[in-house]
Amino acid sequence: MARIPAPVAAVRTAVRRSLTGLPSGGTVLVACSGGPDSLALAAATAFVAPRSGLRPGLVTVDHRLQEGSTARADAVATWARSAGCHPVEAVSVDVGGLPGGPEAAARSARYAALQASAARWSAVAVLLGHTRDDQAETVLLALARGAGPRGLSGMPRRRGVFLRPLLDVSRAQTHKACSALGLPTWADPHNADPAFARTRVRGGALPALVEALGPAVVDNLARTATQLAADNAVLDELAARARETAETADVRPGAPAPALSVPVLAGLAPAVRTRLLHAWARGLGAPGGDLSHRHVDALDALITDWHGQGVTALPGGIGVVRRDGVLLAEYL
Ligand SMILES: Nc1ncnc2c1ncn2[C@@H]1O[C@H](COP(=O)(O)OP(=O)(O)OP(=O)(O)O)[C@@H](O)[C@H]1O
Repeated sequence: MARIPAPVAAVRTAVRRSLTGLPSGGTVLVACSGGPDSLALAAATAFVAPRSGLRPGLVTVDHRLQEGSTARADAVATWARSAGCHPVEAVSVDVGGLPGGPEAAARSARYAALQASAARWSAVAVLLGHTRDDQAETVLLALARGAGPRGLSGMPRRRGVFLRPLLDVSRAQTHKACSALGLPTWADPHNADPAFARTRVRGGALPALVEALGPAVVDNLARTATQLAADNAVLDELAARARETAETADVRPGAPAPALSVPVLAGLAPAVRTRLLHAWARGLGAPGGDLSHRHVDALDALITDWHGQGVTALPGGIGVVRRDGVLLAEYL
């Protein structure tokens, strides 16, 4: 039997590991742009899934932002059918009118389309092709914007239906796997666009760090993410328990959330309190789900630097006031 090239074996092993435990007979959909990372992932999944009692499928999203994107999506779909994937979908999305810059808009449209595909096919997982290099870039970008442990823990291996099997596989390996298998790859012009911070990190900042500090930098940045993800899980758990104690029975009619006890909040470690406030604010339905550090600092000041402040306004038309020893949220 011919020897399997090492990069192909590495990608298959990573996929096999992440498919372990999924319900037998289920459909796993690979989210494939046609780029080398997700194509190597798709080829490995087409090979591994049937041997793991699963059905490999593929979805490619056409953002219709560049010329030739529809032809590219069709070519990816044709390749996927020839590789034995079923179902195979090429889904077009409308990026116009979504909030944020074009990159953010394309991302939200893509994730919504992938979620919808997963629901349509009752998929047990949607696989994303982010690699260890993508994780290192994410950590570096998070460091640069002053993120806390949550941001520095990078992209999770699993969130809901989404899995990232390749977070321990380098981009060089996915590229080599594609070459070894003779796979056609379709370059995404966005990946070369210097308008995006990630492109500049990929093309300049990270290679400069590798040059200055050695090739282990990429692995080390990705490892930081793994370590912090574990610490985060513990802090989240502590914050969830503290929230149960801090939430009072004081739910005013029409208020967006139960009031929080100031003495309980004041007794918490700052890292736990900040998390609790984030989670509470998410429950208030702040648009985008999360608060900026400025909002959290303002909420924190209601507890730790109290001098009779008025309403702290949060996004989404919600205000928070301190009154009679509790923090109260109200619609403005
Ligand atoms: N147009 C798309 N259709 C389907 N999935 C996509 C699409 N674009 C990105 N994805 C998914 O999101 C992952 C990350 O995409 P991103 O463009 O950030 O990374 P990338 O390193 O360029 O990946 P790739 O080499 O697979 O394009 C991809 O590996 C893929 O799983």
